[in-house]
Amino acid sequence: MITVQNLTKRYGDHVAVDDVSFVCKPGQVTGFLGPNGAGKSTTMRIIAGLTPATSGSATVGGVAYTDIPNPGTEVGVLLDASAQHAGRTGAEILTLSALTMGLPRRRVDEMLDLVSLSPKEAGRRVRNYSLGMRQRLGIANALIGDPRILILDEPANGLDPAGIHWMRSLLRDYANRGGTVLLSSHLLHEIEIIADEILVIGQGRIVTAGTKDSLLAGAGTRVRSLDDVALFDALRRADIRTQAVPDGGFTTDATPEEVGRAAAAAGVALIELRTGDGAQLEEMFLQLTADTQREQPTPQGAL
Ligand SMILES: Nc1ncnc2c1ncn2[C@@H]1O[C@H](COP(=O)(O)OP(=O)(O)OP(=O)(O)O)[C@@H](O)[C@H]1O
Repeated sequence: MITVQNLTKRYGDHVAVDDVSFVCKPGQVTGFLGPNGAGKSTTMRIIAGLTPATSGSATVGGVAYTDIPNPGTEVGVLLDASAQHAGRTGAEILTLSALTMGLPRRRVDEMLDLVSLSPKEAGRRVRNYSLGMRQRLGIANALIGDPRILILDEPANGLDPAGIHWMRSLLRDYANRGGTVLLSSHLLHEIEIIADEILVIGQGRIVTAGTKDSLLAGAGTRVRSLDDVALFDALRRADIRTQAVPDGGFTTDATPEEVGRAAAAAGVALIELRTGDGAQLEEMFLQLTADTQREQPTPQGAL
């Protein structure tokens, strides 16, 4: 369990983390989503004992990270995959971690195997690693002590689609065995693929939090029929507001059940009825964090 309570971090006048509170539960992957500069890394660095908080508290497994005697065996941390010593090989980095934590050497080979780094790659210096290989090595390093809690800052950065799929399976399996995962990203679709719970942060504040399913439910319903004119009428009669979608059909704020019932009552045959897609969630994410975006979208027609 990770518990963050009223955490605030100020750098001079700038409030990087502003009264943030949340809990990450065992058995769940919690996605920490926010645009650049929102405060994700700062929050994670405070949890991992690398940056002191201005006020508030953060505990892992009930204690402050810095009070854990052999922290790598309790909490696995990957904050910056490129922060590894570039002159060391992947195998050397893992061996040093194993020695520091008092682990048997065989853990090194087990971890290399787990993250699919071949013996040849493990023998190469990290300066010659791709970003995806560094992330794999970082994940191996975070997991080597067999911790119950994982804190990963942008771990999908640099991974190809197959790598993201691999990481998702790895974290799913880890959470299913009772592990707690906090993972950050500035990309909604990565969080959507991997997380059970989502925390959205903007300008240092948590702007929304909940299960992925509940946030997706807030994304409305996508519906399409063989006769969209009849469908539009049916939905209007049921007081369901619609928005036309360019490739046919509508999105609505109502639930799929309400939309399905309205269509059935009017005898309209549907060819698509589902919870709103990522595009709507993306829109919600952009709206929720609009004040914190550096690049405001230019209104159409404006120069
Ligand atoms: N050591 C520091 N000194 C001054 N300001 C800092 C420091 N570290 C972070 N900040 C500021 O705090 C804010 C939050 O930064 P943080 O790195 O936590 O954001 P983030 O959500 O992780 O962003 P990104 O997705 O770009 O990594 C930013 O405005 C950043 O400039």
